[in-house]
Parts: sequence; C-alpha cells; structure tokens
Amino acid sequence: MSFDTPGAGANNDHRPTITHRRNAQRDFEGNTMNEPVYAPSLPEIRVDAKEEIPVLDLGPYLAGEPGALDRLAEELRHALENVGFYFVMNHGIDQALIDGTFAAARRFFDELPLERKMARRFNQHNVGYEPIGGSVTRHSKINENNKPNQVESYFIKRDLPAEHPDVVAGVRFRAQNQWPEDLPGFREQCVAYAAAVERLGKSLVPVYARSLGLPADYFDKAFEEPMFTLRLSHYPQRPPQQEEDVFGIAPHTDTGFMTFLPFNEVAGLSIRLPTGRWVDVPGLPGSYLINSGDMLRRWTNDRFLSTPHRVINRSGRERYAIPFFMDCDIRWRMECLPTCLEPGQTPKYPPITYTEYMSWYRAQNYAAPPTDEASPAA
Ligand SMILES: O=C(O)CCC(=O)C(=O)O
Ligand SMILES: [Fe+2]
Repeated sequence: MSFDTPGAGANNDHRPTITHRRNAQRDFEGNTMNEPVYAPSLPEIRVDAKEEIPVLDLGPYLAGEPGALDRLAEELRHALENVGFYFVMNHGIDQALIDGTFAAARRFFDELPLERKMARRFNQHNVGYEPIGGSVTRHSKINENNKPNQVESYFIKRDLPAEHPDVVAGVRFRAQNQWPEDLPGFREQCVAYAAAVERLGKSLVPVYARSLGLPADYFDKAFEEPMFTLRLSHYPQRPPQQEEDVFGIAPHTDTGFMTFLPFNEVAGLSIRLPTGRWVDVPGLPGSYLINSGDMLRRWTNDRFLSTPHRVINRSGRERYAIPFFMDCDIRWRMECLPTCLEPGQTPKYPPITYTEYMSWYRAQNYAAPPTDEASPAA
C-alpha cells in the first residue's frame, strides 16, 4: 500500500500516484492484476465536481414529450462514455419516501443492539446485516486497500414470498429477506422505496438502449424482473487520528447495471474521474446521482465506464446512505451488445449472468464468507 504524503513530488499537481501491485493475481476477467493501479493522494482534493458530473432533466422524458427520449439518450451516452456518473432531476420519486427510508436506516442501525443485527447476518444470498469491518475491498484494481471498510450495512433484495419457486428451490441470490423483528413499519418502508426506485430504473432502461444505438425496447426482456439490492449503510464518524488508508468504503467500482444514490445531506462520497483526479461529489438537493457498474461495462465491451468511487466520513456527523443497485434478470446472459463491437472485432469478455458475476465478486470481498453454504453465515 502506498499513499503519498501531501505535497510529495509529482503529486503536487493532484495527479494520482501510480503504484504496482506486489502479487500478480488473475481477476475474473482473466486480466492479471499487477498492472499499474492508481492510488489516491490524500488528504482530500476539494473540487466542486458539478462542472464535471452532468445533470440530466428527466421531466420531459417522463412526461412523454416527443423527441425527449432520444435527446436524453444522447446526454446519457455522453455521461456514461465520459464520466460514469450523472445526476437526474425531476425523477418523480416522492421526497417523503426518500426521507422515510433514510429514517428507517437510522432506526435500524441506532435502535437495534448489535446482537439483534447480528442475528440477521449477511448470508450467501447477499441479504442481511454486515457489521463494521465485515467487508474488505479485495477485488479492486484501483487501490491495494485491504483494511476492513468502516461501514455497517443492511442488504435487502426483492421481497420474495416463501412459496416463490426460486426460494423453494434455494436459488442463490433469490432467498427471502432477513427482516428484523420489532421494528414496526421498517419492512413496508423499505419495500415501498425499492418499488419506487425499481420503477424509475425500469423507465430508464429504454434510454440506455437508445444511448447505445439500439431499439428502445432492446432491454425490455432482460429487465422483466430486474435483480435489485437496497443497501442501508451507516458510516460512523472518522476518528481524527485514523490512518489515511482506512475508508468508509475503499475505492471500488460497483458491480451492476445502475446504482441510484439520492441526495445525501452528509458529504463523504468522492469519485475518480477518468483523468485520474479524485473529486468530492457535490450535494444537489432533490437529485439522484446514478452511476454505471462493472456488468454494464462488460456488456458494452468497455464502451460505458464503471467509475471508481469511495466514501470517507470526515463530516463530524454520523452518515447514512441508501444506495439502490439494479441489474437485469438473474438468468439473463449478458452478451456483448451488437453496437459495441467494431466490424471484425471480437468481444473482450465472455457472456455472463448475474449469478456468475456476483458469485465471483462475493468470494473476493467479504471478510468472513459463510462456512455453511446451505444456511446463513454465523
Ligand atoms: O455511501 C455512498 O454515498 C456510496 C456508497 C457506495 O459506493 C456503495 O455502497 O457501493
Ligand atoms: Fe459504490
């Protein structure tokens, strides 16, 4: 691990330091991971990223205005080819639903004693509670960080009934949620919020198709019943003497197709722009910040970015977040899109399903994998 000290040599211009991994490893895509990787220089570079993160107005498109779909698709293409993150305004999600979900996160983390949270421990289906230090960003090509992330999280997926065929068959990532007892209204709040963001996500799928030069309905079948994860997170305040390579969440890319982050009144998220510069994400009240992840990057043959980001809670307050991750149907094979291949070119990646990708990812990133694959982790 090497972080430059402030003002050290070539880092004065805020360019990231290039470091080399010591041990060659192969990642899931068959690349060796001892290529140059970027480590962020600390302390924070304070830059207002509003200039660099595009702001898209969904109003005209959601109102069905003629021509709005293709105009929005062009803005989306620009955002995902060049930045990997964009804000949306006029997204149609009720602010009270967002506020209620932040409040539910606060209740879960603050009202429940650790034993009760641990009784719902994160399992092999990626649902449940992960305590502070429970995850390590091991798969990252961006940073050699292997210190546990200073965040506690509670993960929820689609609320499947016990009699759902996938639940009955024990299909991985299609299990029932692990709801806490005695937290009235918590489940209803999370389910209502997830449904609203899923609706928004599905309404954006045709825009993604058009942004890639595909017919608007190209992804419709792939997103009939999208996979999603609502993550409630709590980042404790960073102690003043904390070592610089300990993060709330270490530099990483997201796994999925799209991630939705509603405006957070407590700052802490930074992204690494393609120039290599880390910038703090500005707060844009009323917005969602949306980013693309690794599965979309693969599906587009690297045409769309999966931009690294990290969280450090230097706010002096407790920080809560409610990211929502959306993906295609669990059984859909994501195969290089026809508009992402030049004539004569072969795809960079083999086709892959959600299950294949997430199984690999899970094996990389959690400190204490379940010992018994048939039952929740202890
Ligand atoms: O807390 C945030 O603002 C972002 C969280 C994040 O990057 C993640 O959960 O993957
Ligand atoms: Fe993330």
